[in-house]
Amino acid sequence: MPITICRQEHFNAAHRLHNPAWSDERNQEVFDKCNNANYHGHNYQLIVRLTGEIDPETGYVYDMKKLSDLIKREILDTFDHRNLNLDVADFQHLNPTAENIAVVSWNRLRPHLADNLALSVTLYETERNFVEYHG
Ligand SMILES: Nc1nc2c(c(=O)[nH]1)N=C([C@H](O)[C@H](O)COP(=O)(O)OP(=O)(O)OP(=O)(O)O)CN2
Ligand SMILES: [Zn+2]
Repeated sequence: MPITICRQEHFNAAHRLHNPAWSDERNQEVFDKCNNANYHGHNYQLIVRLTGEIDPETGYVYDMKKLSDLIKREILDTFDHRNLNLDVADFQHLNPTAENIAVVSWNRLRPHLADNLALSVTLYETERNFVEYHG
């Protein structure tokens, strides 16, 4: 019987939503205040969910301490207190929207988890704006 374990983390980061292929006017029209040339910041909440079977010997689906360490190593150490556009290679050619941050986070975690664990990522950009990605 599958069950889901969840780990919530957070990071603070700056970003700017911008499409370099568009004019300044078009960027302003579409992204509005999120296109501010001097960037703006969010307190992101990241929830990682792993779904799988309980190991009868440990009682775990996956050790949450190991999950915390994995999220720290693969995501927080790269994203926290950074400018996503300028500092993080994943977003050099990718707009750092909540959608894209969630997909990048999922892609960073997936190779480190066994195939029999289903992975999903929920990313809150603000208290009211959040996205979910299941791969
Ligand atoms: N589909 C998306 N839409 C928007 C994204 C996004 O990543 N994906 N991002 C933004 C802005 O970066 C930011 O999230 C918007 O902030 P804001 O409008 O201030 O959101 P709040 O929830 O804090 O504000 P309200 O007062 O509730 O409007 C925009 N769109
Ligand atoms: Zn923003």
